[in-house]
Amino acid sequence: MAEQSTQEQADHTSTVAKHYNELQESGLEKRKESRIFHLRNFNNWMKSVLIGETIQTVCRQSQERVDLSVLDICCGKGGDLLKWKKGQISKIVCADIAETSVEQCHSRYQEMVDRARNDRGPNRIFSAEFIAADCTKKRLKDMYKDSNMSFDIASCQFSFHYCFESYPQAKLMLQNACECLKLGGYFIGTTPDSYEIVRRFRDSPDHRAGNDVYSVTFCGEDVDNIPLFGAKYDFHLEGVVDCPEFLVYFPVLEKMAEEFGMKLVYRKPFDEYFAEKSEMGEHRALLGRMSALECYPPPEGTALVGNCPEDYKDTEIGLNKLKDEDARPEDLKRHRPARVGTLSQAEWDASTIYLAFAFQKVKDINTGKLWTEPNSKERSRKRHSDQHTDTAECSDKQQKTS
Ligand SMILES: C[S@@+](CC[C@H](N)C(=O)[O-])C[C@H]1O[C@@H](n2cnc3c(N)ncnc32)[C@H](O)[C@@H]1O
Repeated sequence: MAEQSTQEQADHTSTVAKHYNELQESGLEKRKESRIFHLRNFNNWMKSVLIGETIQTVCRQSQERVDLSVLDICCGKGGDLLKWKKGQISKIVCADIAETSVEQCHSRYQEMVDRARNDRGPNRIFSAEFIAADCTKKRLKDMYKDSNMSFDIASCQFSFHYCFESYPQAKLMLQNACECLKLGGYFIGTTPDSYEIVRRFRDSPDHRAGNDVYSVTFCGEDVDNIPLFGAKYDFHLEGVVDCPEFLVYFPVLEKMAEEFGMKLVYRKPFDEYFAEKSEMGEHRALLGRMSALECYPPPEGTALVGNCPEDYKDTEIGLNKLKDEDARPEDLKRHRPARVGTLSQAEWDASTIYLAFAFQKVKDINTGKLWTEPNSKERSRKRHSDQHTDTAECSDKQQKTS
């Protein structure tokens, strides 16, 4: 692959920063009218589950009282702040290249602090710091207020792919995400699945895939000979994203992450992740609360967001299967439900180009120390003693969750 000039590279990062800086934040009413209202909620649900489960995992494996610290790399306008609040973290550092987004993230945080102050109940809010920087070109550790800062979780949502523009950028981004993680800590994220995107490119004569909500267009010349870095494609998502992005070849990411002491825990395409998590009661309930799925058939007086019957063909097939003669006996016990939650096919196709991943820090590369899972006996002893010391906090916690 031909080397990219520094000028060309600078142009890509500034194009991305400019795009996100200029992106207007629309109010809830406007968002409700959007063709991708449910898709955005669905993607948000994916993040909520990923973030919530990671927090639970860190709490479970911790032997100390947990004061969780988080790095939100490419935080955007702070769309995940509430998720972190729900997880009762203690500290967050938010970083993003787009200055305007960082300012909006800061204001959003300030509003949360003000609201918490006005709340009557004890409603602890985490402390926060904000950094406007290109996380692929600047070392974040040099910018933290406390240079010894360490994190339990680093999170990079819908953004990691920007760093695969070049090897040095990918390396620095990974260093930023991983070098200050505590041993046993996690680096989690959501990013486009290069296998899925390339499959879609190869299935199309003009190396372009998409529908009325999204499109991906390959910018290279040879779809059968894709470079490991700088494999650019243009991504468009209805009113939200219109930027150059880069394919992340996961085996390379895995190898590079090893150099920072990280081990892949899982890498799951969104369809697989959804199938697994939506079966779990608490996550299922959240799907409803977040309006992550559309009601099908639509309630009276409302219209479906999809533009054509094809958008709901699979939903119809699924519904009809339940009353089919060939249906399994256990399915026949149920009859065709009056209404189900679904996504239009176009939104589903847009969402399923993504995957969720989690890496764990299993080695401190400076000291060589390895992570060992605390054994269950130690954990239960710790939990037992916490139950005694936490009695005073119990009523406080119950208020927050009710
Ligand atoms: C799709 S948005 C996701 C924002 C947020 N993580 C979320 O899930 O809502 C992508 C974000 O990545 C940020 N970004 C892109 N390239 C970056 C870079 N090199 N350094 C830091 N942030 C970057 C953009 O400014 C934008 O806020």
